Amino acid sequence: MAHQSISLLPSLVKLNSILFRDRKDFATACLFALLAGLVQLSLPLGIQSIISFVMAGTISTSIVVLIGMVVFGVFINGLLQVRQLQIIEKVKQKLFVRYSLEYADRLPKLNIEPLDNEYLPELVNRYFDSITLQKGIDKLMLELPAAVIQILLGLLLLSFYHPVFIAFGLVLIAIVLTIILASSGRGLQAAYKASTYKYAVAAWLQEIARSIKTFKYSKGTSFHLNRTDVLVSDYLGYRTSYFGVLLTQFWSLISFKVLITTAMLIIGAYLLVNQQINVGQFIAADIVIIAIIISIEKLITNLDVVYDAIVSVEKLSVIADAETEQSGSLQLDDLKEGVAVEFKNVTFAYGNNRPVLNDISFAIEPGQMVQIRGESGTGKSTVLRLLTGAFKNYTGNILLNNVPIGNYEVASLRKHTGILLGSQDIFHGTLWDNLTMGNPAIGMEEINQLCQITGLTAFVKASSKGYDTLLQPVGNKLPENVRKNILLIRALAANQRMLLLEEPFAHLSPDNKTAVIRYISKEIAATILIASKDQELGTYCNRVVTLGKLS
Ligand SMILES: Nc1ncnc2c1ncn2[C@@H]1O[C@H](COP(=O)(O)OP(=O)(O)OP(=O)(O)O)[C@@H](O)[C@H]1O
Repeated sequence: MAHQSISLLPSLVKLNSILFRDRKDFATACLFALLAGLVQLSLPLGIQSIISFVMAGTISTSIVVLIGMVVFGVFINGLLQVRQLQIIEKVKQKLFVRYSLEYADRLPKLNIEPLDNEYLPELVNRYFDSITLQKGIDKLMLELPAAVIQILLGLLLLSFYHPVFIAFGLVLIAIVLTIILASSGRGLQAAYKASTYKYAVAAWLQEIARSIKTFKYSKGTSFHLNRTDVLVSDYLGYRTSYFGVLLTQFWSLISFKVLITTAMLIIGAYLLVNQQINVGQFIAADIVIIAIIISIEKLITNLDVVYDAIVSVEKLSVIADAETEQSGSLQLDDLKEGVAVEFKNVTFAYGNNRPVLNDISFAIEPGQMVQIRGESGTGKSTVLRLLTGAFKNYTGNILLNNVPIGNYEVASLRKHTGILLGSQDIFHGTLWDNLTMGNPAIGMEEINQLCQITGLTAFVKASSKGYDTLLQPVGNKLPENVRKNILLIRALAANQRMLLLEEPFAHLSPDNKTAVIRYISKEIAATILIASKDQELGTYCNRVVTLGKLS
């Protein structure tokens, strides 16, 4: 990750497409910026007229009207700015909502195969870049377009004073574009690297927090500090080079200002002396040029916001643009009994590792209970994982009711499959939420019965809030058997047509184990696959599929 790079044009296109979603708001904000820019121009024009009046010695009511109009222009300008602020606030809120929902919607749908080597909670940190983007929106949608509009309008106005100002304007635009283009590639790259290391530092701090007991009892070593030190040094290196680019831009700006101020005064004075413009025009032209310089300064000093916004969009896209699971279109609906499961010469490897399953074949009839048995590492859980539909890179065929599993719509497959895998967890929520996952079809009677047979009832009764007890993330502080029972009930609740259970009974007492086995074989009309080393389990099952170690 740390060595990835970013290229200007595609990233800029990506940022544009994000901003383009709010194009109507953007257009309205630009319109207001344009109007505000026009109104702003009334200031130098008004001043020019006032000076002309004063020079001509005609103090009359028209001068009062003129002053009134200039003041009114300032007020209207303020009003237009308020409207712009309101629009931008709306865009900011939309941005936050959009990324929040997009992340929540996408995460469970992600294709976990390419993300197998990533730690998702760390990747999700990129979500905070929506805040960076939100903060940059002011500048991106308001200040920068306003600055560009001000510059263009100012140059247009100047060209009316004297044609020489047209050449002046062209030179000015050329210089500004050169400054921006010359440094933006490096600036963006450095901003990207700095951001990458920022996330590396955050990830490491989270890792310390996650395994806090490990670091607390670390026999007094400073490992955590040393590693932080290395990551922070890397960050500082890139941050400094980023700042170097910004500093170069700032120096270019200073030279530019010196140059333009000199040119402005010399050209203005020359035209004035040669009576090609009058004093009023000279002053007004200078006010316009100063306004242009201020706008250009705004443009260049805010380039870092543009870089940060581009980098943010790029970082956010780690999840927002990540590949989602491929889904078929067939529904696994309207089933009254379990599904027929068949593995035909299935070979599977995680990533580029050597195969875990090699040419495995077996068939299970609807409603059968089957144990997948084998030593540790023989691929028992992998068989179950393949049946979740989350892994697709296998050869051979996996059939459900004689149809390749990939043909089914993933959502309908999951709806009818009860899954208990070791990688599942308790989340921060009530016990009820953890048991039912918010499924309204699951009732109290069913949950009570499942609690009874698994032995979770004792915990529910002992908790003062019962099913409303708030559970900590990962089930922290819960006894191990309670944690495992919650996960088991979650898999068993609701009507299932296929149950995939990884070592589901090891934590149960003999009585609870018998009760659960009786329940799943009698009460649930599902095909049941149990990955387990339990030698005794085979006596309850219709058959045992034994996996051997691959040499
Ligand atoms: N996501 C993964 N990426 C890479 N290798 C994996 C992954 N998951 C499992 N493996 C490897 O695949 C092999 C089979 O794992 P699997 O969990 O299916 O075995 P198992 O028979 O269920 O083992 P156990 O009884 O210990 O749970 C193991 O060597 C394991 O290290």
